[in-house]
Amino acid sequence: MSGADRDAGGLKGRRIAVVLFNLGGPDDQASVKPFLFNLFNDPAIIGLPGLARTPLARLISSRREAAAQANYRLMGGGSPLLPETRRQAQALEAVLNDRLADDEVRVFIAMRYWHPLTQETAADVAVYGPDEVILLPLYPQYSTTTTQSSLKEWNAVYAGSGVSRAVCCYPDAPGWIEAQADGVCEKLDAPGDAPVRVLFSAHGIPEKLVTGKGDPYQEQVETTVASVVAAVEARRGPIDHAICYQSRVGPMKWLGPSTPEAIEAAGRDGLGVVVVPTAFVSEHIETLVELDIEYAELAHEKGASPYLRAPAVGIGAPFIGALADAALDALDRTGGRTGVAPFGPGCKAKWKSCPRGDAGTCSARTAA
Ligand SMILES: C=CC1=C(C)c2cc3[nH]c(cc4nc(cc5[nH]c(cc1n2)c(C)c5CCC(=O)O)C(CCC(=O)O)=C4C)c(C)c3C=C
Ligand SMILES: [Fe+2]
Ligand SMILES: [Fe+2]
Repeated sequence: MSGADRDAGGLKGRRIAVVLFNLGGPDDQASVKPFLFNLFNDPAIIGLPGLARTPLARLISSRREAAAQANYRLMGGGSPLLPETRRQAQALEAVLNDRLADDEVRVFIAMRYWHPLTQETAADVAVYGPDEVILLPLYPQYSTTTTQSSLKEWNAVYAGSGVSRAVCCYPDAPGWIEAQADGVCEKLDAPGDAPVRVLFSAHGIPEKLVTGKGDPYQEQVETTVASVVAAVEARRGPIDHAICYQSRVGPMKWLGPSTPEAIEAAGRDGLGVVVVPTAFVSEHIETLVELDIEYAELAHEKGASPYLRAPAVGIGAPFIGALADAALDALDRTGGRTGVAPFGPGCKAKWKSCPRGDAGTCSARTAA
């Protein structure tokens, strides 16, 4: 049934599907290895032809399995990413149905490497029969390894109805920045007067993706951090801060400095740290294990005390508001005021780095 048919029947106007994209995580111990295989078999992660990549992905997933399982056991056996994302989807659906009272909005979740996989969600969205589809990555900063990989996969598998529009990124969207600034200030206000450095810790990527392939991720991480620092400093004056990159995998050179290096430097400088997850929007293995356990131990060893960690933005109102603004922006309802970066033809006007070759996947309209 089209939007016009529904109007004639006195029902709500358009049917809008919003698809949230994230990486996915294993839900139990048995799914750790196939999840890792899917991740390392993605050409956006290992840029080799399939004949070389697939056996390598099998090898790496076998080798990493036991250590990764042990880390997931620290969180009860599997990843909390899907339940966290479901809470965000519910909160966003409520806000959007409120703000688009004449339309019907349903929010779906498409994960890249574990269930609900993009292909499964694409089939669900097709059954829903939307008039419009908003593709909304839960990655504030665009990277070829995350956003582009997810959007490419979606474009390859979605065969349903509706005009699709993709949000490329929202590195400095006001609600996203406010949510992080709130988290930083909450930790800076914690009792105690030991001097601290605020470490903005983003998931790393190989450096050559930025220098050789024009991946805009680093520039957008720097944009996020500059905006959060400005917001925090407006509230409480100058702060000592630095950007660093966590979760390095494999032998290649990744963006630096690494978060362990930055923690060690703070210890040497006689400072404690407030670590802020600046590219993750929910809690999962990289925050609950890597930041809260592994790096907390390192900070203790290196004398970076206190070690404080700002929460991920989760379902806080400012962040869910930022997602709603981004979706409305994609629907052309706000006149482009929300900080959604103009990829495609407008990209060069705002950003130094634009993804080369495949920028089309990130323009406002993808497919009819
Ligand atoms: C901004 C977000 C992310 C970027 C960029 C990213 C790049 C990237 N990741 C790997 C390898 C792994 N990532 C893993 C977990 C993981 N990664 C992200 C986000 C980004 N990854 C999230 C949200 C998660 C958590 C999933 C969960 O289960 O809770 C893992 C698995 C865990 C582990 O073994 O450490 C791997 C492996 C690469 C190689 C890469 C860029 C090239
Ligand atoms: Fe990752
Ligand atoms: Fe990790």
